[in-house]
Amino acid sequence: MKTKIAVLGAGSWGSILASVLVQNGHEVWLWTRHREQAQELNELHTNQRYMKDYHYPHALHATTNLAQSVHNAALILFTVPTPAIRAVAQQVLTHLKQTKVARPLIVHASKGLEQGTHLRISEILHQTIPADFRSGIVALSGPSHAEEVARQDLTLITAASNQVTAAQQVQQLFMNDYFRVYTNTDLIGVELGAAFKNIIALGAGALHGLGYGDNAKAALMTRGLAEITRLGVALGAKPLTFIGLSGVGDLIVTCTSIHSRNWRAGNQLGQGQPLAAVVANMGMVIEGVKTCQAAYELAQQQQVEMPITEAIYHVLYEKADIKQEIKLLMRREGKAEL
Ligand SMILES: NC(=O)C1=CN([C@@H]2O[C@H](COP(=O)(O)OP(=O)(O)OC[C@H]3O[C@@H](n4cnc5c(N)ncnc54)[C@H](O)[C@@H]3O)[C@@H](O)[C@H]2O)C=CC1
Ligand SMILES: O=C(CO)COP(=O)(O)O
Repeated sequence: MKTKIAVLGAGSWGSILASVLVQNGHEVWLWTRHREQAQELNELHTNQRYMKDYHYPHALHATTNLAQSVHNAALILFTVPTPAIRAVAQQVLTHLKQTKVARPLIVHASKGLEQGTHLRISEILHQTIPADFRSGIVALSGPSHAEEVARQDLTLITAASNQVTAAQQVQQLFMNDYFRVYTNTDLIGVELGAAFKNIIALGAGALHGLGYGDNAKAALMTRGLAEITRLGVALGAKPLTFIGLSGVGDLIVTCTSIHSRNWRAGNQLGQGQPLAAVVANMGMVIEGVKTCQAAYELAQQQQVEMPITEAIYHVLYEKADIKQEIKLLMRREGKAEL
């Protein structure tokens, strides 16, 4: 059945998910703040800044009018970076209050934690859009670089919600021959795995930039997974979720792919570039930088040991020398692995 869907945020991920949904036969309205970008998408069917040389389906509607995109939408998909989620959700609520139609499903595909509050994205959406104006809240997450979904490479991800029926609805709307969706009811674990893997990807990139080899990268991923699982479980996640698509799956892809902005940022830091220049030159969101601060603070609150996250925090926020931090990590007292 053709469903009206609003996709909010026309960066690499939002625009490609919008494209998948159009290919699945849905009526998709992609919202962007930028008039020239909407015009480029509607007239040339391209989005050169975010997805070079990709051609979007002609049936995709781009708009700068948020009311037009969410009006009568059965599903509203948030794909703006984490720091923008709350403000965009507040604007969405204003429009939902005006229309009073069937309550839409709220879905997000972003990966981070809110600075200061440390809230997961579903918690921000839950707080901002009261239940009277929406149905379920779902997080869509897993190993999925937009560049590969764009060329219809095989991609498997997770739709997570406290309400299994909401996750199943999302599964039905997104699934096709190259895009396979599993459901999961551990919303906490799925969102935390998605957010925390970006921190470890910064570290993996830094190791590469410094010239370390595969042993070091495998070790970082393994011990990184151990510590993000520890913090996740302390925050209410199920441990098994971290060996699923949104945990180790996304950790692997983000720590090994040149498509990853977090990996590329880490690589540049490892090569000696200052953080401010790396962020300024990326031109796209590097979620792991802010998430690292949130995870560092949460680890302290929860008294969870996270030596890799702490080392990355020292490099990002206290200008610590990366090689010195690696030396300190290596010279920690001997431990049992499990
Ligand atoms: N790019 C990818 O392959 C994937 C990205 N993600 C996640 O999706 C989220 C978005 O990532 P990308 O699309 O890659 O980012 P991006 O940097 O390519 O695009 C972000 C978009 O959001 C817009 N935006 C930024 N602040 C805004 C605000 N205050 N109000 C309205 N719009 C705003 C920007 O103009 C831009 O169009 C991130 O949380 C990322 O971790 C998840 C899976 C894959
Ligand atoms: O989450 C992603 C792939 O699953 C995208 O990672 P980056 O934000 O590092 O590009």
